[in-house]
Amino acid sequence: MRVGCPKEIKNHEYRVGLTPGSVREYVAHGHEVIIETKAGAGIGAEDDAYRAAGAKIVATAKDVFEQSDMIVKVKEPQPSEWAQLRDGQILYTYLHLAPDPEQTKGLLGSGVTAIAYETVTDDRGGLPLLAPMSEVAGRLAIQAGATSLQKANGGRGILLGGVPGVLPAKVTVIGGGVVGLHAARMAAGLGADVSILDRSIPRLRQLDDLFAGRVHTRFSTIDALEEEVFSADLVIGAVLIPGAAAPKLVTREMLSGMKKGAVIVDVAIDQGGCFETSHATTHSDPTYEVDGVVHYCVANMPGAVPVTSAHALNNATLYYGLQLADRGLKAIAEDRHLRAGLNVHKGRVTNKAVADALGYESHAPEAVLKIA
Ligand SMILES: NC(=O)C1=CN([C@@H]2O[C@H](COP(=O)(O)OP(=O)(O)OC[C@H]3O[C@@H](n4cnc5c(N)ncnc54)[C@H](O)[C@@H]3O)[C@@H](O)[C@H]2O)C=CC1
Ligand SMILES: CC(=O)C(=O)O
Ligand SMILES: [Mg+2]
Repeated sequence: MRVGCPKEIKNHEYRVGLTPGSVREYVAHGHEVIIETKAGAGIGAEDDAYRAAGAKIVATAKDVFEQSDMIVKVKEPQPSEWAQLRDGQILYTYLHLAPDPEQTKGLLGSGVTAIAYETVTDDRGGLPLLAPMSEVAGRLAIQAGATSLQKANGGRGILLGGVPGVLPAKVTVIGGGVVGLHAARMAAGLGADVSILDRSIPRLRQLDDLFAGRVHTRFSTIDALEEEVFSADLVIGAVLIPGAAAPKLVTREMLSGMKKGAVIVDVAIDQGGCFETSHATTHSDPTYEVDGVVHYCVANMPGAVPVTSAHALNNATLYYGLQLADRGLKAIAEDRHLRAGLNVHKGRVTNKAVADALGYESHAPEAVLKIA
């Protein structure tokens, strides 16, 4: 198969869908790999490194889209990208369609077969292609939160860890999955007073075990949420219902009960965000303020640390990328975890949570792929 990778064009997105190391693996499987010039510049991977790995370098994204049977990317396609996709082509990338009707329409119109990294599953109930970026974003959320809490940046001017004789900041993490765990680990490491809320009691048990009392866990009711959010200096939004738009757990009204200069980092913004007042921001203008509360809502946080992120992402995407390149639609038809990743196929929505969120008819992957 001809496998192509364009340079990412989202605001300050420096990751790349295929590292030179991944290219070498595809080439070893007998595939032709087409890379847009400078696609790896953001991680210090020059065109020559791609050539050495066996890739062909082309001058424009247009060349990549025209010449490839499968496109491997990082972020959801931007309008100029979805306009170049076509029927019979496979797209393998993050999509986050539930909060994005325009992109969904674009992908449906193109006829492309689109696998969303964020809904591919594994045998343990996890999301293996989302997890590495959630690890990065969870850790970064505390760095972003700490910076936003500084007075000059609009925050209330509190140091996460405090100092001897002065109490640390209080950090509330809503959603104790991968993002939540990694955010809590960083915040606790810096000496903050950390609480994690989740609706899953088994998950709260796991977290309690892991942190051995260093972090408080709470079942997430409206009461508990209010209490935690009102007393917090920093709130991390980290809930997920796979494929679906994030539930709005913190309402506009609740903001008025928060401390002035408190900070919200809504990591779940790529699924629409879990604060009613969240809207997506960019790395060039990451924060805004509502009712005295600083909001940080960057939808591609891992793009800020592309060297770490691109390698972690490629480690996770390589296996299924090779399956798709080796066997095409057959790979999707025969693997239930890859079928869970199929969001759009030949003009149909094939993920129920996405279809429900956007008012489309949902088609089972098995039906559109004609599996008996
Ligand atoms: N902004 C960015 O750059 C990035 C955003 N993300 C996003 O972060 C979000 C979280 O991802 P993960 O941690 O990997 O998901 P996850 O599935 O590991 O964890 C989500 C957690 O939310 C909990 N949850 C669901 N509903 C809840 C509720 N009503 N109250 C409390 N907890 C609830 C679940 O029980 C689960 O433990 C996703 O939207 C993901 O796409 C991930 C990476 C980068
Ligand atoms: C998961 C996601 O949205 C990202 O890595 O940018
Ligand atoms: Mg987005």
